[in-house]
Amino acid sequence: MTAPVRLDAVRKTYGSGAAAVTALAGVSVVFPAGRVTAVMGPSGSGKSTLLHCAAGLDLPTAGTVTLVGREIGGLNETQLTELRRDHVSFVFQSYNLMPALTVWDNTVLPSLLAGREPDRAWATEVLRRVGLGDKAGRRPAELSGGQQQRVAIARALASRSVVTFADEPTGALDSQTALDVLALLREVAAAGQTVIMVTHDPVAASYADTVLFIVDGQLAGRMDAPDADAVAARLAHLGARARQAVS
Ligand SMILES: Nc1ncnc2c1ncn2[C@@H]1O[C@H](COP(=O)(O)OP(=O)(O)OP(=O)(O)O)[C@@H](O)[C@H]1O
Repeated sequence: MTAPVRLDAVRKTYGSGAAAVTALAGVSVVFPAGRVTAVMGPSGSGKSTLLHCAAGLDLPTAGTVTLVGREIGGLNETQLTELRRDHVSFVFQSYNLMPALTVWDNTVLPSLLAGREPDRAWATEVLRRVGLGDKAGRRPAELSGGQQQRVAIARALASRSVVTFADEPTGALDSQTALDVLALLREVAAAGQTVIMVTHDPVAASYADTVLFIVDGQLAGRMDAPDADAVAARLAHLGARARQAVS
């Protein structure tokens, strides 16, 4: 089976001339179906850029991204929008909830936009699992930051998209809620979805099947079946290496 997300020699440069910043310096990686992959690395190492390029939200300067079997460089804007709408979900750092809609309507919106009948039983279950079972009628402004983050997670998972991209999905959550969310991410992956998340938290990363480490826009290693202590140790080592390189 082809992997739902694949990057080949992806480079991303912002700006040009003397001001150019190389955020990704030739990344090749395959994200297999049914797995949670965590992307970790020092601040500014290119994690969010990797996520945005892999998700087709940003186009690479060079190299190719294949998303759900389509090479995105060959798609026009409408095709790319449809590909994302039908197969991809996102949890961003800014939660991008629709302020006028209730928690429930936000949660089922991606399915409606994709022209699918929402799976109401699953949406109800997801909201319950993220601890918002009693908040379905609220609007985002009536929720705390962590609750809004959980709506964004419920919205991403309710549509059972092929791939879910998440940027710090547990950043605003208390540790118990974070663990509940991570367990849910594992569960949807076990059911066949692909989850790719950026995190700074070794405990969150330990819930992934694989951790990819990125330094200076390049892959700097991977760890399968990670445990939190080993991830923290590897990160400390990579951070020290990155600091040495700039001093
Ligand atoms: N739109 C942009 N214009 C110019 N430079 C950018 C832009 N976005 C990112 N960069 C630069 O690209 C590099 C990688 O940024 P990116 O946000 O991908 O890193 P990150 O690993 O996600 O960082 P953090 O952990 O701090 O969120 C950084 O040097 C950043 O300053």
